[in-house]
Amino acid sequence: MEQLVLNPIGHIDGEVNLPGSKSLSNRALLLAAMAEGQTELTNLLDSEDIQHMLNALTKLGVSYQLSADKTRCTVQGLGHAFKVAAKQSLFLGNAGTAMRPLCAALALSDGEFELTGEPRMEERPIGALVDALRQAGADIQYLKNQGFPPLLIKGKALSGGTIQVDGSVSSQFLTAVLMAAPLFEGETQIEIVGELVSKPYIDITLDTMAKFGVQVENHHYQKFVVTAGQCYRAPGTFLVEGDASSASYFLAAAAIKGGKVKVTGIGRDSIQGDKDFALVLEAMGAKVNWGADFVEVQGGPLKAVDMDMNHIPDAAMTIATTALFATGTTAIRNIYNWRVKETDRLHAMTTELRKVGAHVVEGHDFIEVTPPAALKRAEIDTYNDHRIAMCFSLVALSDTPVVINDPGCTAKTFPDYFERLAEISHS
Ligand SMILES: O=C(O)C1=C[C@@H](OP(=O)(O)O)[C@@H](O)[C@H](O)C1
Ligand SMILES: C=C(OP(=O)(O)O)C(=O)O
Repeated sequence: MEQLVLNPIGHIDGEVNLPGSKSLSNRALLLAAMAEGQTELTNLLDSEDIQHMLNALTKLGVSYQLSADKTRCTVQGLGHAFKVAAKQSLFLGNAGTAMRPLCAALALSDGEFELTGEPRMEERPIGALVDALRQAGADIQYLKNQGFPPLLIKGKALSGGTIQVDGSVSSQFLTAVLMAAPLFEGETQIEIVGELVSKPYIDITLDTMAKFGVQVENHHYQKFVVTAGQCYRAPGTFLVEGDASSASYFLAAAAIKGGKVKVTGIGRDSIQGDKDFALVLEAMGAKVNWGADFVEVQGGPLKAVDMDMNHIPDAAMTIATTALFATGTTAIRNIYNWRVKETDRLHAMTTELRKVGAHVVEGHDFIEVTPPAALKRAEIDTYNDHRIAMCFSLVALSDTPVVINDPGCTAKTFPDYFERLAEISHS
């Protein structure tokens, strides 16, 4: 197994132009494929999760041209759902933003589709989405375990009507139904059952749909109405914002080390909820300066916070390692669904934080982190989870080195993360 030794970083300072947002890249690619007309996507993310979506679109008969650096993509929209003559098997890795939305879009397409993924994908729930689509008449079967991929989908025209979606485990189920809804035969009313988690991701979905010409009525995130007769139309160009979750590691580094870091590609008006990660750093004692297209953080001494972070589940992981540098006990609450992501993140973070000497309480849906007097040198296991690798790089901001096992797992969303971190790290 490959290992990366990160030696203590003296100080942090610099500017990072963020790679494109994973959430926006995969949403925009799917909608561009089904839209009428041609879309030119710019600042597309080049990472494994996006490659899975692109490979799937190729097999589904969508033509697109990708630039040499894979950050520009011109998509020739079909103007309707997908249509394939022979059964297609689509391997989607561990990309939730490909698996869930494609499941819904293919359920109303013409053809037979098998959706598969990495072993961990077979442990990530999809039952709530399948249940929702079945209410609209979808024919979806589980090929191994009930409620989990792989799936066999026999696509057919679906009626709209009233569909109940359980939103309590992942917002991606609702995102998937919303994005498919304009292609249903009639008006669709979506009712949310349970407490909707990760709400800001629904704003990303609605905003992307609006850019492709479809309006959705949002009744306080409890009910959504997609009126009949709307269709996706290519917006011409679509600029993918920088990835706000990826920004969190650089901003945290500045906050921890007392330096100044500016990230560009997201800002005050960004549609991504994870931009609010900067507000958590502010609450911990950092100074934050917002621009239309940048966020700048300057560190100060950090103190612990106790917060509900359900709205920023991905960036919240970065707070768990930032807590190693704050005085007091940091509590991150209402994050049960960390357990059903790339790994059981609540358990994995607890285990790895303890290795560096932190006192950690692992709750059913929360984590509490108290830093030790001095961090211990440790080999960090990353569980094939890009965010664990990136979060623990912050340990090198102490005067103790850290070893990251299997650093290549950042390829899911940020293949050159460690090189980009090195650019703002100074001895
Ligand atoms: O819709 C999206 O783009 C995402 C939604 C979130 O998942 P959940 O809704 O499952 O929390 C987030 O963790 C994931 O990385 C991306
Ligand atoms: C949860 C994540 O990914 P996915 O889109 O596969 O759900 C993530 O990127 O942290």
